[in-house]
Amino acid sequence: MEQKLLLSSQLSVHNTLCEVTLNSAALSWRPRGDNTHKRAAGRRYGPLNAAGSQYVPVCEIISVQETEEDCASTGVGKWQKVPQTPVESNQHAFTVSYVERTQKHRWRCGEVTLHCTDRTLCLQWVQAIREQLSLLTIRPKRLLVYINPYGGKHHGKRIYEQKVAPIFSRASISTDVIVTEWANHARDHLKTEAELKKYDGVVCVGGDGMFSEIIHGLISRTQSDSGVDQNLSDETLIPCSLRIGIIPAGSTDCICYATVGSNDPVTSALHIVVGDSQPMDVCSIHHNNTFLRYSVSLLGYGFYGDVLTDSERKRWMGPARYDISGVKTFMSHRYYEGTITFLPADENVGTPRDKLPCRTGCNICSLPSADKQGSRDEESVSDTDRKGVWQVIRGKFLAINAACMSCACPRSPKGLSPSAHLADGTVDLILVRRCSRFDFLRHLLRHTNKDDQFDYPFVEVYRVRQFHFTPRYEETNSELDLREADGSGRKRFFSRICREHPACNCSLVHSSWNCDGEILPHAAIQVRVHCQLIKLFARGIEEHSVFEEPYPLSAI
Ligand SMILES: CCCCCCCCCCCCC/C=C/[C@@H](O)[C@H](CO)NC(=O)CCCCCCCCCCCCCCC
Ligand SMILES: Nc1ncnc2c1ncn2[C@@H]1O[C@H](COP(=O)(O)OP(=O)(O)OP(=O)(O)O)[C@@H](O)[C@H]1O
Ligand SMILES: [Ca+2]
Repeated sequence: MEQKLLLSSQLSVHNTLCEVTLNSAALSWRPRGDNTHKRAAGRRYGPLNAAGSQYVPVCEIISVQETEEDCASTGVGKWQKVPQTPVESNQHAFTVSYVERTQKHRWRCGEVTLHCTDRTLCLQWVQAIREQLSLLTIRPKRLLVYINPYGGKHHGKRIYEQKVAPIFSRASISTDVIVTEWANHARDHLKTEAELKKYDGVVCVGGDGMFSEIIHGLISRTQSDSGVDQNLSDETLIPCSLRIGIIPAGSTDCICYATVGSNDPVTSALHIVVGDSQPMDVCSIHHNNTFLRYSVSLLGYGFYGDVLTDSERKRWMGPARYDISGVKTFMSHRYYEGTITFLPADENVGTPRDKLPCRTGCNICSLPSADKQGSRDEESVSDTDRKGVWQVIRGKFLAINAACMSCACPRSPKGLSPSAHLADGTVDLILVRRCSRFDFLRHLLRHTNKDDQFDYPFVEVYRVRQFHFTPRYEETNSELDLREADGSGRKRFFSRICREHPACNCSLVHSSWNCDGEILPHAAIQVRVHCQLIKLFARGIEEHSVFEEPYPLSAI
């Protein structure tokens, strides 16, 4: 669709006189008299549009400022301030900062300076661009920022001050900053004290653990403000209205990596500035009728639970603690026995092995929620049909993992479940049955390359909406009797003895759940996915590579 022209002038860019135009979609410029549509002024600032002009989409402009002119462009060489006289040509300029894409989904702040013959024209341009920016009402103006000074390598405060605050201030975003003083400071502040009405979003500077604090605070606050009891496992939770931004400064940063495509603070800051919005699923975890925690990334029993338990004692090592504990846990090769019951998701949300990863504008996450939940005409189907059929799996497992999103991170760039979706209302349940150390190593190694980590007979993966887990040592007598009814009397006898004598180590060793980097206090849990309960300042991982056009050219 043709866009309405708002302003057009001859301005110079990088010492080349250009036709510069502004419409509601983009700012573009092309050297005057250049009909080849090939050459553009100075260095390439961005892609070329259909007319051969360089352009910056308005929605990717960060700010525009009148530039204090120097003599560089007049060929004097050294940078000197020139007194502002309206007569000399090209001594008035404005600089547009915009989003520039670089490698590996990283964004940078690019700049282009446009020189004008007089100040009135310069101010007219600045005002016209600012007017267009003011129409972008999805952009946040006021943010509440929490910084964990002890996350990752303890660089959170420095990262925020040096890399993020200058970008927010350039984009005229005002902030209230709280540097946390104790664990759960941010969670409790959000839950009870924060004046949320004042803000357009919350920013978390830290790792996955810090993000977890933020969502616990926000979700609990939203429920209590609406009179919803999160202890009831079948309550429908109220979605949070404030968006959350993550400035990565942790050890794993998987939530940032899986929603943006990199763990780079500047990139995350720019996604906040442009006002991106990415809905995200959240799992609630209950033990009987007591709420335990929420999870958005990995819920892992066995291997990842044991890695976390061991690594907590090594916090002083920083991010390396996970690798040391990973090797130790791998060597111990413990397996755990238990029962998983789950409610499979409908086929229209795909499968964990369909190789259809979640990307910006994902079709599966955009399905209307009725389609995602497979709810059919209420009167024509029985209750069991409508809710689906629960399945039961028992066994001995090295790992039971539930990934609500891909869990991509620098250690595993495609993640624990590469095709898991951010906002489809499901979780991928990965069961790694007891196998040899060598086989488990092969499975782990595939998390670091392109091969399919699920393509082993000892690995099963299901896309589910809810699941329950009961470790064998907590199963009731009647459950065990039922399950062993077809076994020999001898086996039944031994299983009873072992439950009463944990020291004998007969499949009765305990593990814990790693819930987004926190240990859960119970092993028997009930998990349910809440579709799109929260929103991030992100847009999912962009499909196109750096030099492809990010927008349909017809729109520019
Ligand atoms: C041979 C190399 C295999 C490498 C396999 C790497 C798979 C890594 C998958 C990582 C998935 C992370 C999911 C995110 C979880 C976060 O909510 C949570 C909080 O930040 N992080 C962790 O629990 C932190 C979890 C960190 C787990 C690290 C596990 C490292 C395993 C190393 C095994 C080495 C065996 C070597 C034998 C000689
Ligand atoms: N001021 C503080 N003092 C001590 N602990 C804090 C403070 N602020 C936050 N925390 C806690 O620190 C824990 C770890 O923080 P964070 O997630 O930022 O880093 P990480 O554990 O190194 O990274 P990751 O979670 O990505 O592995 C969180 O569980 C959080 O509750
Ligand atoms: Ca999901």
